[in-house]
Amino acid sequence: MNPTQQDAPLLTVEGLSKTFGGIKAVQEIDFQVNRGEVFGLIGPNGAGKTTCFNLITGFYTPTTGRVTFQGHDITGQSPYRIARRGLVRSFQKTNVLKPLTVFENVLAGHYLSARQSLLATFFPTAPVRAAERDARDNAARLVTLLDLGARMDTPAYRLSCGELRLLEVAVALAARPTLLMLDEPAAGLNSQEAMRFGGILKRLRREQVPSIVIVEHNMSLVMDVSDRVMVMDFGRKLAEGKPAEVKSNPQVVEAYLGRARA
Ligand SMILES: Nc1ncnc2c1ncn2[C@@H]1O[C@H](COP(=O)(O)OP(=O)(O)OP(=O)(O)O)[C@@H](O)[C@H]1O
Repeated sequence: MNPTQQDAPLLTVEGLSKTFGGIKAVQEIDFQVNRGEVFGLIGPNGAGKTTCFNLITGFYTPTTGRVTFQGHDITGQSPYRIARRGLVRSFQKTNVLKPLTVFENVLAGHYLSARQSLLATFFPTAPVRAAERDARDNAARLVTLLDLGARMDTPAYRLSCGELRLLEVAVALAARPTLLMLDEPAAGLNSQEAMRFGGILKRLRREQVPSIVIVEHNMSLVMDVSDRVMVMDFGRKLAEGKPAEVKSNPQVVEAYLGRARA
């Protein structure tokens, strides 16, 4: 990577809109995520966060607008192609196979980044065997990094809600993302578990994936882990800036408190 590419934003979203029938779920959204940045996306219920997330990761096709990742226009590409480029999302629950152990789930997550023919699966060559060893080592490392070491051989159906949230992130990390997109990773956690999750996110950022987009309802978690935050309301961008700036923005306060009063 040359120095210009290094400085260019990792993700650029321009004029992104999505209409469902008559509902303008996302309207003319622009933002950028830089390399090495944790970017939080927040907003009241129905603000358009999930739609925005799904547009970026290829699960919805935008009505208008453009998404550029590492200099490539990825607008409208399939989620699979986008993930292969290094933009990988977590899923709530759906990426975890309940009967498999924690280790097996994370190992399965590696196959997104592996290109292996059927022939190679049954008659593995030395490089294929080396790749498999590497995947197993990496899976064990990720399980430990996510503080699930003691649950390595536990079937996923026996995990607590907090442990499941961590496993969902570990499975996403197995695909070796350049940019990790987290969809409400603290959903269902109590405040103590969410704080612990925040600590693990900071460790991930230092040791595994420096660039993260996080969509989350838990305001204290987002404010604690993010470098910059964008607030959405009624499908539009309401504010963007450092957590402290956003927190004291009167429009943001009104969007949250006004809705709570209504
Ligand atoms: N598939 C869909 N079909 C029709 N309308 C949709 C669809 N998905 C979202 N919407 C509508 O678009 C708007 C934005 O929804 P979205 O789920 O993106 O908001 P959100 O900020 O993620 O909300 P929450 O915090 O409650 O998850 C809402 O009015 C919602 O009802």
